[in-house]
Amino acid sequence: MLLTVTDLRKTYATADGPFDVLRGIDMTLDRGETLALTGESGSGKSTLLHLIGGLDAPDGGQIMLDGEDLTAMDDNGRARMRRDTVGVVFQQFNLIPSLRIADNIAFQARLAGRHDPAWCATLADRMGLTPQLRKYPEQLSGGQQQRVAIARTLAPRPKLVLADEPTGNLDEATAAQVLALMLDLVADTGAGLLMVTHSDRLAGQMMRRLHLAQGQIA
Ligand SMILES: Nc1ncnc2c1ncn2[C@@H]1O[C@H](COP(=O)(O)OP(=O)(O)OP(=O)(O)O)[C@@H](O)[C@H]1O
Repeated sequence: MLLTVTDLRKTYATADGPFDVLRGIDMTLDRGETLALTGESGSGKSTLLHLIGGLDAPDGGQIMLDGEDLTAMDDNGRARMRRDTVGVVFQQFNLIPSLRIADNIAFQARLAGRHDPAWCATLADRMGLTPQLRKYPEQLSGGQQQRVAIARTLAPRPKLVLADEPTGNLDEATAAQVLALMLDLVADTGAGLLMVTHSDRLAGQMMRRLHLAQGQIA
């Protein structure tokens, strides 16, 4: 199993006292599997994604990722997992404005020491970005920018791809197109994909679906 989450708990301190946002989450994700995570606004979807991505630490429970216990790691260990195992796509494209598209796509793979020019060229081609490679992010449309962000995430070949409303800033037709491209490429790499979405239609394109409510998987 690529990912096994067991009895995961997270509590935030708020002005009104402690708030238990995740109250014992159990879930699994296999290699090559795609999973949609749905739930009302504020149900904890982003929190769960951040914990699995090693961006934050839980207050209880365990996350086993690619055979390693993420929850037993310190900040350095989690940073290593973010670099070597996980790729994240956010709703905001977060491209680097001063870098050309080709260098944005290669950025994380270079940081991870896994830059593969042929794979980057394939990603650009499959994402329809080859004519844009010498341009800068501001010269691209929103849909094109998100395709760059997805290519950048896939360039180091992460085993687990986490996506937080990756098409939330795009119109419906563009969102469907971008998601289809992402699903195709993820399938090719054999990675597991966990995607947060508000859209029942987009969730329907994934192999499985989990719904988060009251801090638990419903
Ligand atoms: N750092 C924090 N400190 C305190 N409360 C927080 C913090 N981060 C999130 N929360 C609260 O935890 C709850 C879950 O937030 P989270 O962003 O995980 O929800 P979500 O399901 O992703 O929501 P959305 O669909 O609106 O993005 C919300 O009530 C939010 O206000």
